Amino acid sequence: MTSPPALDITGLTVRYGDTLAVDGLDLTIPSGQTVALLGANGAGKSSVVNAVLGLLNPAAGSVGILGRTPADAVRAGCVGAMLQHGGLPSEARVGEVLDLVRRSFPTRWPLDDLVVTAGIDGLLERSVDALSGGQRQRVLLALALAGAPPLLLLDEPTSAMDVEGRRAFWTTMRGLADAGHTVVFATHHLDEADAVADRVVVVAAGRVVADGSTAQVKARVTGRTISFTAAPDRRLESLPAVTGVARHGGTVTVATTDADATLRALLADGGLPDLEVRGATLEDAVLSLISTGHTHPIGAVR
Ligand SMILES: Nc1ncnc2c1ncn2[C@@H]1O[C@H](COP(=O)(O)OP(=O)(O)OP(=O)(O)O)[C@@H](O)[C@H]1O
Repeated sequence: MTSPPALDITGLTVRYGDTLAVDGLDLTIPSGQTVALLGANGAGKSSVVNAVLGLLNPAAGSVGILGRTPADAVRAGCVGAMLQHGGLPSEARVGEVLDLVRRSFPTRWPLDDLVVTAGIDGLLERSVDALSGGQRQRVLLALALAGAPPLLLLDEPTSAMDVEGRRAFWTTMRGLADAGHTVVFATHHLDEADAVADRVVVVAAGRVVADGSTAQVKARVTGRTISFTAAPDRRLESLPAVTGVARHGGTVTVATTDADATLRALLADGGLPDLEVRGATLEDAVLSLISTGHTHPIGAVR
């Protein structure tokens, strides 16, 4: 018998009054994948995460976590979460909160290892009210891991972390993924998604508009960008294959569907100091997918 997927979402629909936040979303994530949920503000990512955790009642659809209902899965410690507005009780010490949460789970992550994994060494005696934003997020990670959950749901987990903290956080996540945990995270840091996720799911208006490896999603955008230094009055918009022009200070970035044709015209038209040509980044791809409102998934990694 095959084991059930880590996460199985079918026809999920979430409404807040008249607002349709999630619109019949389907998503199946096998165990062991690291999946980034991407999308603009208000796309529905947090609503999906909250529905998966059983924190809101969907208008329609179903959620299965390792074959269990959300409530069952949370009770059994199958899922750990870091939420965007995750709170900590005030006037308590970090160690006390961690101890309390660990004791509520049937399986507990060994404390010494948990402290190292979450990077909260030296914080256990600290009052939760005296934590910096990044330290608070690391404590929330420790709480999410306390029950040694096979599935981790992270909603913008690094939003308050500095560059070093983010790097350490994702190194930890990669280690957890290598150890067989399923990691699903929502983020606006597309560089993180590109570096960490083996699958990205782009959500727009409560639907999946792209689902695949980062390479597959990037390949969806065929264009390139050409950057160079140019005088502000140089006319570029009407050159062959140009789809957009952005100016920052003296640097111009031209988006093109045919870099050769655009470059030939640019060279005939004048010099190209500080020339740089690059392929689409994940950010270009996601922006393009969101702005064009594609409605068909572009191929899934299963
Ligand atoms: N509690 C709520 N009451 C009413 N509307 C809500 C509520 N929560 C979310 N919404 C609306 O539902 C839609 C989806 O919001 P959601 O927070 O799920 O998006 P998101 O992709 O997580 O956005 P962000 O990236 O800004 O966190 C938005 O239109 C939002 O305004």
